[in-house]
Amino acid sequence: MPTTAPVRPRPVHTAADLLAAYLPGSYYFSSPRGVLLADGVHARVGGTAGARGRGAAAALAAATRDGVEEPVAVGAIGFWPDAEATLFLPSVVRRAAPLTGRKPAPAGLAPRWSITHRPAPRMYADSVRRALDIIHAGGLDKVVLARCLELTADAPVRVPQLLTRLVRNDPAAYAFALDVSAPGDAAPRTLLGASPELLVARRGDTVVANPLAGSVPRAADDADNQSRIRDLRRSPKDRAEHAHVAAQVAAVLRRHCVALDVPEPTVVGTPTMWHLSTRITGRLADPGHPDSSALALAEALHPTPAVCGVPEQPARTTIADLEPEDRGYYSGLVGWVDAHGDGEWVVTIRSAEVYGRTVRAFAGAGIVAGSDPAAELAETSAKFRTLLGALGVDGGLSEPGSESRAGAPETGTAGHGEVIA
Ligand SMILES: C=C(O[C@H]1C=CC=C(C(=O)O)[C@@H]1O)C(=O)O
Repeated sequence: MPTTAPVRPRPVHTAADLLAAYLPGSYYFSSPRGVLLADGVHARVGGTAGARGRGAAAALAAATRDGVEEPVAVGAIGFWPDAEATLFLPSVVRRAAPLTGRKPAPAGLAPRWSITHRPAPRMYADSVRRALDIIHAGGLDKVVLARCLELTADAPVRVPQLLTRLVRNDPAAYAFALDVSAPGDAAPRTLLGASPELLVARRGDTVVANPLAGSVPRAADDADNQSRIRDLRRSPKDRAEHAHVAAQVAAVLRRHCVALDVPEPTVVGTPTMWHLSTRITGRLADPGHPDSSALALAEALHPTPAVCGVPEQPARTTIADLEPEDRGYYSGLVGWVDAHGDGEWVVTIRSAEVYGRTVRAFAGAGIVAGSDPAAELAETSAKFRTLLGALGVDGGLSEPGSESRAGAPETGTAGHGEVIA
C-alpha cells in the first residue's frame, strides 16, 4: 500500500488570538487586510535610505531559495534619511483575517502620569508663527511641524495592554508594535501606534495610497461634527494643505503606473479627528520591477507633504530648525513586504515609543498660508488623544500656553481621565 506523508494542517488563527499572543519583542501589524504577528529574526535587512526595497527583495529571494515558505520582511524606518531603521525577515509569521466586532478595551494602564511638553505649547505656537513668516517670505508653501509629549508612569508601561487598547479603541486603524531597541538601551524600546494613513499598499499589479491632510478635531455631538465636516470640506486652507500631499503622491505613483485614479478628496473620521482624504488607486506598469515592490514604492513616496512639506528641501530645513526634539521613528513608515513585492506601508503617526516607564508621543500639523497658530496647537492636542486615550489619560490636554514660562518645557501630572497641566 502506498504511504502518504502525514498532513499537518496549518493552524488557523483569529485576529483576537494574535492580538492576545503579542509580547514585547514581537512584530504586530493590523489593517483592513488582516493581522500579521511575527517573531524571531531569520535575517536582517540592511541598506541605506532609498535602497531598502531592493535590500528586502534580495533577502526575501535568498530566504525563498533556502526553502522558507512565504517569507516576509517587516519593520519601520525613521523620518530622516539617516534615521534609525529596523527591518528584518522574522522566523515565524502568523496571519489572521481582520479583526471584526467591537470589544471593549481593557482597563487603563498606570494610575498616574507626569507629562512634559517638548516644546512648551506656547513655544510650539511661536514655531508655527515663524514657519508662517518663512512661508510669507517665499520659497516654502507647506511645512509639517510636530511636537512631543513625554509621559512618565509611576510603574513600567504594560505594552501588550497598551497595544490592545489602541486596537480596541479604533479597530479600523493601521495598528502596529515592534521592538526598536538601540544598542545601549537598558530595557526594550517599543514603537507602537494606530495610524489612519496608508502610505501605499500593493497586491499584484494594483497599488493604493491614501494620503490624509487638512484636519479638524472630532466633536462630542453629531450636529457639531456635521458642521465641522462641512467646514473642513470647504476650507481653502485645508484644501490647499491636502492638495500638496495628493499631488505629490499621485506624481510619484504615476511614474510606476499605466493607469492612476485620483478622485476628489472626501472626509474620513477616526475616533479623535476628521481628515481630508484622497484614495488613489493605480495599475503598475511592471509589477516585477524591483522599484515596484510595496517597500520600494513606500521609500519613493517618503516623506510625503503629510509629514514634511513643499518644496521638500526647505521644509526639511524648517523642521530641523524649528523642532527641538528628534522625530526618531515618528513620521517615518512601518509595514511589511513579501517576496512577490506585495505589502502595506503606513505613515508612522498617532504613535509613540515606550521605554520602561516613559512614553514619547509625537503629533504634527501641516502649516500653510492661512494657518492659525492656536488652531494648529489644538489640532496637535486632538491628535495626541489617540495615544492618551489608550494610556487612560482620557481627559486630553488642556493648553496652558499663555501661563507658561517661555522656553521651559511644561510639566504636569495626570490621574485617570484628567490632565493637570
Ligand atoms: C502629521 C500628522 O498628521 C498628518 C496626517 C493627517 C493630517 C495631517 C494634518 O492635517 O496636518 C497631517 O498631515 C500627525 O498626526 O502627527
